[in-house]
Amino acid sequence: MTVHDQPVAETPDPREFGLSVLPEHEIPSELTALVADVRALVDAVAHTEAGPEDLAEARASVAAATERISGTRRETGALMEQTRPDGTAEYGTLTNVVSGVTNPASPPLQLERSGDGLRAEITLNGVYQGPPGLVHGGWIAAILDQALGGAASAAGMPGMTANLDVNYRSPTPLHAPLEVTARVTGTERRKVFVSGEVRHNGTVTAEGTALMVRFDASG
Ligand SMILES: CCCCCCCCCCCCCCCC(=O)SCCNC(=O)CCNC(=O)[C@H](O)C(C)(C)COP(=O)(O)OP(=O)(O)OC[C@H]1O[C@@H](n2cnc3c(N)ncnc32)[C@H](O)[C@@H]1OP(=O)(O)O
Repeated sequence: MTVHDQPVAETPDPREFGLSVLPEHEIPSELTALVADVRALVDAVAHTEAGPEDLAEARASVAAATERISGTRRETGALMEQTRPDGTAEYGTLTNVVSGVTNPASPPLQLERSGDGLRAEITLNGVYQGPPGLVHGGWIAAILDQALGGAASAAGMPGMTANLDVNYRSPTPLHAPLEVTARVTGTERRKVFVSGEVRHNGTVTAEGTALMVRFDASG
């Protein structure tokens, strides 16, 4: 296995793989604001103790809003293009369930380059609950998968997760700041080895390793 010590490479242009790409600046600010409002709505619905009358009225309002915006739909699988501070392009799936900016189901996880990989800070609310007061283990795995895949992509080697191993070291609390880190640890042909952690107050609550298999540009 080759230890990955290359400088950060440019991510391949997804258009070369036949994928559609939307530049971030073309996403209306009204849409990102609506996404934030819907996240708040989901949390409110999950925890409300409102009475039947208020619930019925809220339901009618939600149905009207859904009707209002359902006329046209963006293509599933569209990617968003962001420009990094150094001028290079970065891509992510627009409706990715972990980090998609237009997906209200995403927390969202916003990864940034840091040191030898990626880093994010995130606080998860009760929508992501598993055991009482704690983050669902499946969501922890999803967050690690995204961070690990993102690290491979940020190193110029986007691909698919072939294998993901997660060890849960201590309970991950809701409503508390978490730090997520990930990096590439090695490469072998199309295989990209990655590792990452979730921390609360500096203590590792979960750690993961994954094998990403790079997209085959040869078709
Ligand atoms: C272009 C720009 C796009 C930009 C985009 C940006 C996105 C930037 C953010 C991304 C962040 C996403 C983070 C979420 C990532 C997901 O959630 S991905 C979704 C979950 N994963 C899947 O659905 C994958 C399903 N599996 C597959 O499609 C195929 O099995 C795979 C993984 C693509 C591999 O198939 P393949 O391409 O035919 O490769 P194959 O020749 O079989 O294997 C290649 C090598 O890997 C090894 N291998 C394959 N599978 C395994 C395994 N399970 N265990 C061990 N070794 C394995 C093989 O033995 C072989 O090794 P070597 O012979 O080289 O030693």
